[in-house]
Amino acid sequence: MPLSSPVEPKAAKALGPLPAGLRPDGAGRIGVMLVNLGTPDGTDFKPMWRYLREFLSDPRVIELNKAIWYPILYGLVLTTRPKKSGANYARIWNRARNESPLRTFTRAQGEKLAGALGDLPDVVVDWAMRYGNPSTASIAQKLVEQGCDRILTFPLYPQYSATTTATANDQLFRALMKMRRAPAVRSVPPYFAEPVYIEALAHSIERHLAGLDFEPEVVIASYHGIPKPYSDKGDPYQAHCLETTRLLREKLGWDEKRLITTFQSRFGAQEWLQPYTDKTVEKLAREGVKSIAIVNPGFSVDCIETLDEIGREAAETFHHAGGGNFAHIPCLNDSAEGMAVIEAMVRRELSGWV
Ligand SMILES: C=CC1=C(C)c2cc3[nH]c(cc4nc(cc5[nH]c(cc1n2)c(C)c5CCC(=O)O)C(CCC(=O)O)=C4C)c(C)c3C=C
Ligand SMILES: [Fe+2]
Ligand SMILES: [Fe+2]
Repeated sequence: MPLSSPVEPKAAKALGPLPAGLRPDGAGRIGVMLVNLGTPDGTDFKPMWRYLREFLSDPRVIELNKAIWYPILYGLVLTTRPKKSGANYARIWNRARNESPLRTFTRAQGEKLAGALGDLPDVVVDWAMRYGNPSTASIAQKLVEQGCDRILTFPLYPQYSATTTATANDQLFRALMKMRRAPAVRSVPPYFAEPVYIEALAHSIERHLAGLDFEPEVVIASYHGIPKPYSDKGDPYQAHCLETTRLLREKLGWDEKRLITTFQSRFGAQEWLQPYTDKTVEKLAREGVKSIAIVNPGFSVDCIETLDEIGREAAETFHHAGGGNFAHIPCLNDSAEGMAVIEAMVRRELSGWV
């Protein structure tokens, strides 16, 4: 007797149509879930506190021992940062929808993807956050209630990091732990070197530069940083970022002086990946570079870190250090180029399911 004996087609036929509860995988619907980092529900102290607490209590994000980290988190970070960060969020807040741009753009991506996948009637598209709302658990539950026995989750990070991609996947499985009948899960892999992504970035950069009344001497590809020890211990994030920039350079036909890589958004006292964006911007201005542009290839949508930290803070740093023209190139967001990337990745990862 062979180890695995496939069900004879004839025998299966003799059983007749299976009752709903016994249908094998492939009989139900498929949920596609776009997952982004998360964002506060408001800019006041309380919603900021809630968001930062959830985010900064994640052991994938802060690897310190809880006995050391929690007194710092509750005694220092959560008493000061909600107010300071809330003021920054207030500057970029989408007042029409009363939400942050990250949520507005992620929703738009979800809605456009649903439209683009209209030819796949069994596919249901939704979007969720790792921290805050709509929560990963609530959307996973919603998809299951809509008849999905399979979920394709898409952590919207081109470059893998345990601090982002892995924790987004953890959170989905955490939600499934509470379900007696959990769906099958696939996760879209990092896409830092996918031609469709590199082409989208290159086109977007070329289009935005063509609309400027100056030509930047240097373009900075600025990625969110991670603490250097995480990288030293094996997080491949830095290598993924450097590869994205290299491929982008190749696509644009630029040299290593025209397109450089930096890392932004440092948090806490330890060393993060270098070179730092703010220090580089200052140095370039002091060295006499008069015009720069910054692009954020690692962010799938514009958010506090791109709109405020780059669009406002880095611009100020450049000007104060003697620089002149400054441009911030928007993220791919829900642009046609950005949606082409998301749709291509999703269609590829759905193969065999549709
Ligand atoms: C140790 C702290 C942090 C790590 C590690 C980290 C990694 C990381 N983050 C992103 C993407 C985003 N981060 C955003 C905001 C943000 N990040 C941190 C801290 C760490 N991030 C904080 C405290 C905050 C909140 C804002 C603030 O108080 O400064 C956002 C924007 C969210 C929004 O609502 O707009 C994004 C996106 C990546 C890609 C990454 C590692 C690769
Ligand atoms: Fe971050
Ligand atoms: Fe920041």
